[in-house]
Amino acid sequence: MMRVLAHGTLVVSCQAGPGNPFYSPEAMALMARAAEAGGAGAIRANGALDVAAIRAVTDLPIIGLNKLGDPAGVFITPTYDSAVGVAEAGADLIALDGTTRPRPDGQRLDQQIARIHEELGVPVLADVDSVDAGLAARAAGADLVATTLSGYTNGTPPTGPDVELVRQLAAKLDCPIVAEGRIRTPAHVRAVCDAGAYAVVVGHAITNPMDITARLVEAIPGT
Ligand SMILES: CC(=O)N[C@H](C=O)[C@@H](O)[C@H](O)[C@H](O)COP(=O)(O)O
Repeated sequence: MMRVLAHGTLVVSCQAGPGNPFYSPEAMALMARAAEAGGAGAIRANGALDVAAIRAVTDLPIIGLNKLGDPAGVFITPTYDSAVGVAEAGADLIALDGTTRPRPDGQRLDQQIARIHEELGVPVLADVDSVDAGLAARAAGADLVATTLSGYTNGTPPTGPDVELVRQLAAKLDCPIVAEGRIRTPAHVRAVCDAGAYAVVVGHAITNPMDITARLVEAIPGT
């Protein structure tokens, strides 16, 4: 079954890592069901186990990825091999690092994307950090480009989404632009849509209760 990411979709990123009480495929499947009940049009998920658990409970399109290695480096589906299990588990698209940084296996981005297309038969979403990386990723064969890594490849990320990067990518690229990263409020969603986003991914603001709690605790005077 071919599931396509539709224009105007809110994608909910259901991810939890070690140290998060929700770190389990079962918990991520519940998150995905809750997201779908709330109107999400697609799910983004990490790792073959989570993707399989989510695939079992929803027919929504799943953007699959596989975080491997050091988060300071190329770690979102860094190699072709890391994409295989995620695709086999039922992901409809593969998200991968689309920055211009060297990849851990020495392959070029275009080589990784071509293999995913040819051997796994799924489209590729390139997570980029800049306009130049977006242009290069599209030239390398990415089907969609997302702003996921803006703010995470040098220095401390700003608080809000990178609306300007969405705008510039939408103006320069002939493929769908996905807005992702630090989108927390309806105003953020509207801003990235107005800037030309094809779809919007929200993670922590929906699926990370620790982060939501901490932000509200910080608002209590004297803390
Ligand atoms: C930078 C990085 O590793 N981003 C990851 C990509 O899959 C996830 O940890 C984010 O939660 C996701 O991009 C959604 O963003 P936010 O949780 O800010 O809405």
